[in-house]
Amino acid sequence: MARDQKDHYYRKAKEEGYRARSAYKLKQINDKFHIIRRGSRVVDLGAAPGGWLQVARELSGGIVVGVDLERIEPLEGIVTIQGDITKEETLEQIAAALGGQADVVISDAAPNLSGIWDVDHARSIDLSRAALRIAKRLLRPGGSFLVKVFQGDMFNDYLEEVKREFSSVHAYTPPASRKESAEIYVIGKKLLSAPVRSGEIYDVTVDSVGRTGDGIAMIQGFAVIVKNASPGERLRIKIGPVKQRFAFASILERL
Ligand SMILES: C[S@@+](CC[C@H](N)C(=O)[O-])C[C@H]1O[C@@H](n2cnc3c(N)ncnc32)[C@H](O)[C@@H]1O
Repeated sequence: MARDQKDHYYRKAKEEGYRARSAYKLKQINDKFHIIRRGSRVVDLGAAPGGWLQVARELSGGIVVGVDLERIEPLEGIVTIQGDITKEETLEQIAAALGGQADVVISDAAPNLSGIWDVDHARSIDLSRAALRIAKRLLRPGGSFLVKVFQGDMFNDYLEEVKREFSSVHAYTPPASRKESAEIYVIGKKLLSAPVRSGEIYDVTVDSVGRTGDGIAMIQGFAVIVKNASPGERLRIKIGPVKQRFAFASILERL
């Protein structure tokens, strides 16, 4: 056994009956960001051997579905699926097991490491994108997402992709991550159900004035707050920060 496997968290996991030391990463992330709550329906991607599943079940007490390429030894109260998270058929299997929408999608999926930084980073980004795709399809509006990513030059683009879908996004390395590890966890809270996304451009007519004196344009029934705009004005706007119930936009051009 490698020496570094016998660290503090490794021994603690053995003592406390967790299948993997990574259990403590999920505990620490959840202590800080409170993504899994009592009753949450949780999907865990790349879940073998099952440390995160044990913690997710303790925290939620509700439906927990675990997916991995490898077989996961049965755990009480947890549905396990052997499948590839990059495949559509696996998503369908997870949806059937859930029988509804998920409150939280978590992914600790990691490729087999080749030792070549760029290759491992690219494979990790592929898995993180697959996890985001699944989260977008299975989460209820307002649901939360947690995903592991190996750092590298595609990380910032990936972070932007997550930011487009969630109202608040953080990147965090828990104390239980090994010092030498390139991993970082991205936490997305409050999946957006808005019909607009940050950076999009629209031509709109300002409908009304909000309480703060800014103009309000409606896009597919969704309120977009436009600074320095007056009712009746026809504008080309660029969407800025998007929240659950409204978005902000700036004026590009008066039409
Ligand atoms: C670090 S381990 C997960 C540890 C787990 N969170 C725990 O606490 O026990 C990463 C897992 O991702 C899985 N994995 C990698 N690629 C996958 C894929 N395409 N589909 C499903 N699982 C995958 C691996 O088989 C591996 O079990």
